[in-house]
Amino acid sequence: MKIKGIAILGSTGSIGCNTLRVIDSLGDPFRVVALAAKQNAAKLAEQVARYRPTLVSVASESCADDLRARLRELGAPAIPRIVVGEEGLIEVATCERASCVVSATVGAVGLVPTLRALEAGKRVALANKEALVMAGELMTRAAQKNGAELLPIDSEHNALHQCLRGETRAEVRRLILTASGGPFRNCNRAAMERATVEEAMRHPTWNMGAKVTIDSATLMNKGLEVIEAHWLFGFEADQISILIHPESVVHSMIELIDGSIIAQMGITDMRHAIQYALTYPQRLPSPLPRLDLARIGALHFEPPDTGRFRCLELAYRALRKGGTLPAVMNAANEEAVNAFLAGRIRLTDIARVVESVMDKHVQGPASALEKILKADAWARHAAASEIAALVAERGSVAPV
Ligand SMILES: NC(=O)C1=CN([C@@H]2O[C@H](COP(=O)(O)OP(=O)(O)OC[C@H]3O[C@@H](n4cnc5c(N)ncnc54)[C@H](OP(=O)(O)O)[C@@H]3O)[C@@H](O)[C@H]2O)C=CC1
Ligand SMILES: CC(=O)[C@@H](O)[C@H](O)COP(=O)(O)O
Ligand SMILES: [Mn+2]
Repeated sequence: MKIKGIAILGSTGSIGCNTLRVIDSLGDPFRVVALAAKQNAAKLAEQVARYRPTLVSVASESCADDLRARLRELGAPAIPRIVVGEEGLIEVATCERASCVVSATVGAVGLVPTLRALEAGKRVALANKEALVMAGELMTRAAQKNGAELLPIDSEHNALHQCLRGETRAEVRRLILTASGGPFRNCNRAAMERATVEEAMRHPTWNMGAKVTIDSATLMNKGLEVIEAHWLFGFEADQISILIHPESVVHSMIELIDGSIIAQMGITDMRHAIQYALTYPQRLPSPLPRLDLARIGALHFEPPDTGRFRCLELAYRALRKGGTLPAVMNAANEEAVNAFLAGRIRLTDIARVVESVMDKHVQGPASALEKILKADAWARHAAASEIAALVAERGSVAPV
């Protein structure tokens, strides 16, 4: 195999660290050539000392100074070129030595760098679903135009990609995304109103970063994933369904026109999906434990409760209406999740904030980047007002 240079956006996060573990186990010919993070200089310094990328990006000049100091402390033999801010992320995403970019920052900050990687014709292994939700049309167009590959890391989409490999588009009736149901699957509305950050962070099956874990608790994660599936695989909202599956063993399924269902199963470890995206179309051995169905014994499935989990309805609405509405939904959700994590609003306020911002939005086309970024900025401002109003109405915090 030819040497594959890998750039990782979000290397210090959950997906970023798992990507480095996959690269460790694959060995040659995978080389880490560029890394980007925000501010975790301690972890980034360890990664730089170990993998020796030639280019590194952090959020600010003070983080860059911190990183340099830590590298000197670690006795790193060479200090890489350190770039900063959004421009730094873009440099890493378009780094000439990288043929594959793992897009694993969290949230809208990943959009422009990921788009630039596609425009540069790279293979993009995509975890950052928010980018595709915001700008699916632009990203898929950029991939097509520049011969770039967009391979999903998100477990459901990675599963769908595997299921779809042997089928033609006309043979597939619908996509079925599985969802764990999150920590509040069996809780009533009152318990959800009272949910603490600690409870919401207790995901039943996956160990992930904070934002996606809270999205799983509200089921907004599944809503974002419905939109992600639309852009990745070209299915309309009516052809994408959600099925609650508490064990998260079946990562997703496709239903064919003859009624057959094809599922992809595996353990709940993202290294499988990451390895698939790095080595595709080849499959290589993995050191991970095997799925032991006999030990698991039974798998369960149930329909989602759209009454308690309002974010599902909001995401389908955003997908059907299209234009800038998905970007607005995403931005309002990011702001509301941050406010929940900061103890300012309740878990159940997240859907309220998102819906209220979506209702106020005057939608436009999402065919130009500036329009999407403008809608994103508008939605953050609108969400901040909604959050401030909730805080003023209730006093400082949230859960009662
Ligand atoms: N974790 C998982 O198993 C899964 C994650 N995903 C998706 O993957 C993405 C990443 O998730 P996850 O790894 O859990 O997130 P984490 O919160 O664990 O990591 C986020 C990463 O992004 C970096 N980052 C955050 N903000 C910026 C910024 N402004 N500039 C540069 N870098 C930034 C962080 O750097 P720093 O550490 O310095 O703050 C960190 O490296 C999300 O979109 C998520 O939805 C999808 C499926 C599964
Ligand atoms: C691992 C992964 O892909 C996450 O997006 C996961 O799907 C979250 O679990 P939920 O099914 O609870 O949303
Ligand atoms: Mn997922």
